[in-house]
Amino acid sequence: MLKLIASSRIHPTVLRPAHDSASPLLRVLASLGGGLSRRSTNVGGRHFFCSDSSDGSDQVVDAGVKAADDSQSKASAIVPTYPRPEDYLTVLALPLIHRPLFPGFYMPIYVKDAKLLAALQESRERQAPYAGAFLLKDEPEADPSVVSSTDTEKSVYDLKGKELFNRLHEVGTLAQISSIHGDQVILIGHRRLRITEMVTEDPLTVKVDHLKDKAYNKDDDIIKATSFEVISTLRDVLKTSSLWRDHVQTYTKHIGDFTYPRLADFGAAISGANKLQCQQVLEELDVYKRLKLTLELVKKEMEISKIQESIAKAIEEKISGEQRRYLLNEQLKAIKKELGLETDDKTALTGKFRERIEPKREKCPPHILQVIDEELAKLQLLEASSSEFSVTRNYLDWLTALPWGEYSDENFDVTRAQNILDEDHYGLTDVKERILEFIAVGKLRGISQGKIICLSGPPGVGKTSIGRSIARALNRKFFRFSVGGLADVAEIKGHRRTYIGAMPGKMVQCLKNVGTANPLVLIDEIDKLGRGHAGDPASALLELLDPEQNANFLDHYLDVPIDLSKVLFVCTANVVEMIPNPLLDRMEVVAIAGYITDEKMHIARDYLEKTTREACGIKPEQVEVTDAALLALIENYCREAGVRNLQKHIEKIYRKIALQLVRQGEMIEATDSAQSMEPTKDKVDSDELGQNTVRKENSELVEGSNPEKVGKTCDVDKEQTNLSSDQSQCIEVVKESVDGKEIETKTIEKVLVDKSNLADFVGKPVFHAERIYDQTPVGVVMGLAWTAMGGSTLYIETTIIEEGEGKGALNLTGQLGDVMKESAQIAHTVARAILMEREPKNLFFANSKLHLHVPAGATPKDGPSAGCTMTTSLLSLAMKKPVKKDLAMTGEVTLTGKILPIGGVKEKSIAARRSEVKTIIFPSANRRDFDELAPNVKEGLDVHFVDDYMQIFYLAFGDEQS
Ligand SMILES: Nc1ncnc2c1ncn2[C@@H]1O[C@H](COP(=O)(O)OP(=O)(O)OP(=O)(O)O)[C@@H](O)[C@H]1O
Repeated sequence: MLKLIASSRIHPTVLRPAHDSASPLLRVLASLGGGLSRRSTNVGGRHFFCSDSSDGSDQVVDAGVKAADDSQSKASAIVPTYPRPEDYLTVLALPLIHRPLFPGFYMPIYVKDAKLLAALQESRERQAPYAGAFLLKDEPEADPSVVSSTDTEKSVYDLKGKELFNRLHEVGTLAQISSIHGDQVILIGHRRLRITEMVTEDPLTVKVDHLKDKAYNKDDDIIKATSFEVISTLRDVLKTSSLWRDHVQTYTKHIGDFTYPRLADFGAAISGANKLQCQQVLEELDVYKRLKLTLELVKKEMEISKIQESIAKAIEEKISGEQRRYLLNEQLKAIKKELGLETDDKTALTGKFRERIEPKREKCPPHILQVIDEELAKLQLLEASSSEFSVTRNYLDWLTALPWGEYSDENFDVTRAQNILDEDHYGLTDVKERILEFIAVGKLRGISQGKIICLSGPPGVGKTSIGRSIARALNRKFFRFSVGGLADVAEIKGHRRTYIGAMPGKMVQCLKNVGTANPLVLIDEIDKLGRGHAGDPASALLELLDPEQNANFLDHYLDVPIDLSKVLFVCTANVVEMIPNPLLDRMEVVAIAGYITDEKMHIARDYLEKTTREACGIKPEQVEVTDAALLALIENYCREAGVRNLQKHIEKIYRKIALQLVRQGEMIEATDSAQSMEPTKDKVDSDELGQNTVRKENSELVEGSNPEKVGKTCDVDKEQTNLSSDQSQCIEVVKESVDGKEIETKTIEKVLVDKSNLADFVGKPVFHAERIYDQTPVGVVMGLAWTAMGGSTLYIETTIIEEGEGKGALNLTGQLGDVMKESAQIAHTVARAILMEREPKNLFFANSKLHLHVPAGATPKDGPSAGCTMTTSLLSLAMKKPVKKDLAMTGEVTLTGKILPIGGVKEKSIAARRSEVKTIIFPSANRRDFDELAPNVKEGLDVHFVDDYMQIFYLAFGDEQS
């Protein structure tokens, strides 16, 4: 059985040709090599080198073997001879797996077949050390570019006899057996052979023809040019590839004759071409064609070497950059450590936490200190990369960052506090009074205890903003969080530490944020608290707000009790009824009802206008909004209880004014520069408040330096400013002399906003009057209602659908709630009873099908307070008598006609005044509420307090008996 293992690559050998004549080709290549007498090559991981021998022939020695077995290698090396063809017509066939053997090159192979090895030994001993080396064909359908695995290689060694014969390429090389070390045989290629027939099967011997290159003309230009191109390409490759340089230097050092066919073989042999391409070169006997084939291969090699170079460069750059950074980092660390600037991560972290807690140690409760110390000790024991480490680190971070025992110095100066509160808000006397009481108590006790104040009222009445002012007045830090829609208890009480991404609750975040343990916390929209999908947020708030419990508030994340008793909680709500009862029970509700026109005028003038003007960068003297304009704005555009909408409108006006001022400035600048293209220089100054001044500097000298007012021009460009012509803006022209130069200054003096041009700034009034009847007709009565947006007037309308005996019924529409529907039924009964009593013959209610409607139909309404209004409306229809003009009423009516108290007296009074109602009827029980109202709210109202419906009857229908 034939067993061969071939080495991976062919190596240039050092055969000295018989006819030695230095060719020009060789000189070119030799110029590239160094003056090395002994060079090593490193191909396929093994070193081979060549050395001159004294007798003019060369020896090829495997360096690896040489080191181990020098004496043996010398003994077995033989002097190459130049075999005559007739002596080798039959040769042993050696299959080559990876590449063919080129003449002039050597190749080590491994022979695993003992029989073949013996035959080779024997032929060496016979002084006929030659065999035929033939490349093995691939399996049919195998891809030559795919490297075969070891398994398939093994199956190749099993080939023998005919099978092996059929797999050999026909053309091969006569190979001299240079040396045999164990199973390693070194072959040196000589001339080309072609197999003609098989002689013996084991070991395989074949008959061969010795091939000669076709004759060629040495001076043929094309051959010359091709070979020069091969050489030039080789030179280029050599410049970039040190591997190739070694090949060439070795080769050129030892080979004198560098003929064209030898050049072609050389190029192909050292290229990285695959075995079939090399075999093609080997089989080609036409020298020109062989050169062309080689040229293709070396050109390709050139491209590969370019790519190799760029890859090597990129990788080298990357590696060197990374290494540099790594080295620098390591050096930095070492330096820092040496200087004591940085210890390892854990120690640094522990140090940081200790440093943080140290100043607080005195004031910090002992149980907290104990937890911190335990956690710090634990941190030291944990592996820095473990998840528990990061949990502990985050925990310590929170624990040490909280303001344990840190309080801001409270202000107990009542006058100062009052000034601050008045500075920020107009009115709101109840709230301000409550805060001043709180301060007074704090002053007398020496400490202030946290309390819960709930500010309730319609949107935009200043609940949130007064919260901020209170904090300022008390000299406490302010923190606001909204609980509107909050459904997760963890938001308040935090997550348990063990969860990934666990966070403490809002209160702990607040303390960390403000850095003091006695801030003012504003809990906004408490009436809109969510239902809760994980626990009940209302109960969690209870623990937070209850003065009994919050001294030991337990956050799930921190897991240590925190004292929140010094925190002042202020809650805001639109509808107090929506606040869960247990929560409401712990609060002190201060209602803010909304503002009447007077109050709004003050707020607009003294607060909103001022802040908006500053925010828009406009100077006070640049604008004037008249009282009439402001009044029109409030009455026609912003009639709701709060002032947020009013604020928006004022902002709108000031934004428009700002635009107008800027445009005017640009316009003046453009006109002036057009007027004076001559030696004058215009300059537009725009100061930080947006006043535009255009200066014109004349080169003429004018005596005196007093500013001289030249004149005022009223100048409005409708298109430029986008405003109507009745807007008045004055442009003032002032001339003054500075440094002998006359400077002309034009200033836009003032933008005037009056009732007449208000629509230019804020558009047409969007508010439709609540009052839809000037004089209410029969069956229609005005009632008063309370909504979350403040008070409002509403009408109760009744009409008759059909009449007929026993047809008495009542239809209700207007999105009425259950209570209101019941209230309507009661009103129907009461009205019927009253009519029956007053006009026993009148069977109106018994025989009429009635329809009661409460506009507007799209607004849901509920509550019992319209009871008396409904009764009056039904009676008006029954008696065909309209009620008195400008009358409004509110009050719950019982079946016996008693009038029960209602809520929202202030809102309802304000709404009545807004609708220009003159007479109001309130339940007697609400007299106290009304009396407490500010005089400006009560002003101009004729109020009647009643406790029985009949009193209303007489007031409404003006019966003499009243
Ligand atoms: N009495 C007042 N004096 C001066 N400014 C006021 C007054 N009342 C309200 N404002 C201003 O009105 C604006 C709206 O107030 P804020 O946001 O506090 O209303 P709110 O009652 O909290 O409304 P919501 O219920 O919608 O939260 C603020 O800019 C505030 O300064």
